[in-house]
Amino acid sequence: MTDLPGIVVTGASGRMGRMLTEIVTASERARLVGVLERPGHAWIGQDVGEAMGGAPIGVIVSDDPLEQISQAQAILDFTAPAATVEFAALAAQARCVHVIGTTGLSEEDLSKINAAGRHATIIRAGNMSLGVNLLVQLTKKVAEALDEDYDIEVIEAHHNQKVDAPSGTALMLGQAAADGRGVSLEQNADRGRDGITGARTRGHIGFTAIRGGDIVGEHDVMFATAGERIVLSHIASDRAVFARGALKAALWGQGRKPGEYDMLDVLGLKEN
Ligand SMILES: NC(=O)c1ccc[n+]([C@@H]2O[C@H](COP(=O)([O-])OP(=O)(O)OC[C@H]3O[C@@H](n4cnc5c(N)ncnc54)[C@H](O)[C@@H]3O)[C@@H](O)[C@H]2O)c1
Ligand SMILES: O=C(O)C1=N[C@H](C(=O)O)CCC1
Repeated sequence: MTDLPGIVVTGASGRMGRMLTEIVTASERARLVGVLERPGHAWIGQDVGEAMGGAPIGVIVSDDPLEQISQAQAILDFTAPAATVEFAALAAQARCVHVIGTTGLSEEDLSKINAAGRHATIIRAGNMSLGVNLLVQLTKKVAEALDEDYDIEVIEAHHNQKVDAPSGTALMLGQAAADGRGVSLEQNADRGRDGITGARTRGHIGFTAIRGGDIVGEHDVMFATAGERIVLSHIASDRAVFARGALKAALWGQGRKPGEYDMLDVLGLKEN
């Protein structure tokens, strides 16, 4: 029992934090050794099982990341960019695996995370589900096969509390389309149409974000040309798919050398 990797879940009261806490608690391959919330949060000091409305499980919600991460083999982090950058530095100090699901990271955040990857094993993906990571590879292949006569549009839909757009998944899919086409996403992304935009620019990769209700996460990649459309689609209806992917990543990362990895590495889907 004590040989199982010890996992800390951050952002425990969040939509993903609750799901991660449940999945790790139920796992026979890992043990939950800590849960974190931001300072001042009402859950601090409570047993996390009770805070979630169930029976106590003997793990108290803490606001001390240094103390929690130093006793863990992995941290599962679906929080917010500033918190994730802080946790990456602590994971580097503790030489532990940092699984990052947080999206909306800036270039500056990413360069700090990259620096932490000199000492921590970092696994980061805008979407940890098997289905979306397969969709990424399919998108790349279809984009490779088609020329710019096919307009590429990425359409995503999420719940009304999501704070970043386009979603991390949409950006992964856009990047895969750009890679398949052999172009730079930065130079070809069309991220917001409003007003008299003029006709669509040939070769651009467009993004549309829908926000409403309790949508867990839906993504389409459309390849549209005169006379036909191909639409690759993924629908997540349960956040457990992300949490299971995150736990898989934490276990895969054990004993792995420090550096930055993604879910394609974890799932063995990376092409050489
Ligand atoms: N990669 C994926 O597969 C995937 C899947 C779902 C969500 N996400 C991303 O995960 C993030 C969280 O999503 P959510 O829907 O759970 O959000 P949420 O707002 O429900 O939860 C975030 C939690 O993080 C906590 N938090 C913020 N700062 C903290 C700190 N310094 N220390 C500890 N806790 C802190 C908040 O209090 C909150 O409870 C978002 O960026 C989202 O896009 C990624
Ligand atoms: O609920 C969210 O927020 C999600 N975020 C990820 C993204 O930005 O793509 C994954 C899907 C759910």
